[in-house]
Amino acid sequence: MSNPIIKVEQLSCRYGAREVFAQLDLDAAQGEVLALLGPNGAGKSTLLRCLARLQQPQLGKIWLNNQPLWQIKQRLAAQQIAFAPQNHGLNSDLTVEQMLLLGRTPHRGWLLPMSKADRAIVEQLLERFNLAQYRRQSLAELSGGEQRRVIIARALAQQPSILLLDEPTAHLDLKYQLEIMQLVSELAHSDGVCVILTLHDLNQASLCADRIALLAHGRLQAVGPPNSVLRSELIEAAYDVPVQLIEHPSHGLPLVMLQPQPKERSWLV
Ligand SMILES: Nc1ncnc2c1ncn2[C@@H]1O[C@H](COP(=O)(O)OP(=O)(O)OP(=O)(O)O)[C@@H](O)[C@H]1O
Repeated sequence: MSNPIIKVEQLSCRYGAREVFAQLDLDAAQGEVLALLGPNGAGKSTLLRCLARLQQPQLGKIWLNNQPLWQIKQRLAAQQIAFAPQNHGLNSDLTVEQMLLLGRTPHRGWLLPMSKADRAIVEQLLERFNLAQYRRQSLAELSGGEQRRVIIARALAQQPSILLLDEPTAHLDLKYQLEIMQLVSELAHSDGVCVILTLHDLNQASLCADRIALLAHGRLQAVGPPNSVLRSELIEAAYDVPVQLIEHPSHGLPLVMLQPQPKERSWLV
């Protein structure tokens, strides 16, 4: 890629003696949606945490705008990179509104009062994510889907150039899944944000990602547009399940169907 905003070179991560992945090379550009796919435990969240500067890799380098990520001041990095984890602060007593205001911290410092602009950004996000009615409720009082929307909205309150989303569609009903996919596309393609997200639904990745990176067995198996990565031999090797690929009837994009074998199909008869 000619001008990536973020780039990893020969990244390796381990927990104790257990290697999660190694020799990983990957980059992403502004205005791009990059989906990280791979089976449970492949290291997708670990990679996002490295990109979010929450976890230092054992080997390799991460570059943000051609600067080593770990040499950038934390606040400056936080102004550029926002991370929406899978289940952050769900037991928090903070209200929804307070959570979103926290997202403004990198832009104003801990001790400065909220500006009108900060409040306006939070109000917009409360409306955009249909959360205004919950503004004075704590996160613990919300449903799984409502919590996901708060976590994503908080990341957006940071107005980042790079948005890292860990399973943003988990726990969401179909309507909100589609909204998140549309939001991701709009953020990348209209606002120029680089969106890197992990997904378990391969078909969502096909529909919303410009490129897909498939992580499995400790290595990056493939990177490229959906039709070059969502191929049956790659998916079967990564997930160890039989699949069949079909074409989306209106978009022509690949869709992955499970292909149960006869002994696995007893629940279908
Ligand atoms: N803090 C930790 N300490 C020890 N091992 C960890 C830790 N966090 C993750 N792991 C292990 O590292 C591996 C990769 O975990 P990670 O959460 O990055 O995978 P993932 O691809 O996001 O998985 P999933 O799809 O299930 O969310 C797993 O085997 C996991 O058990």
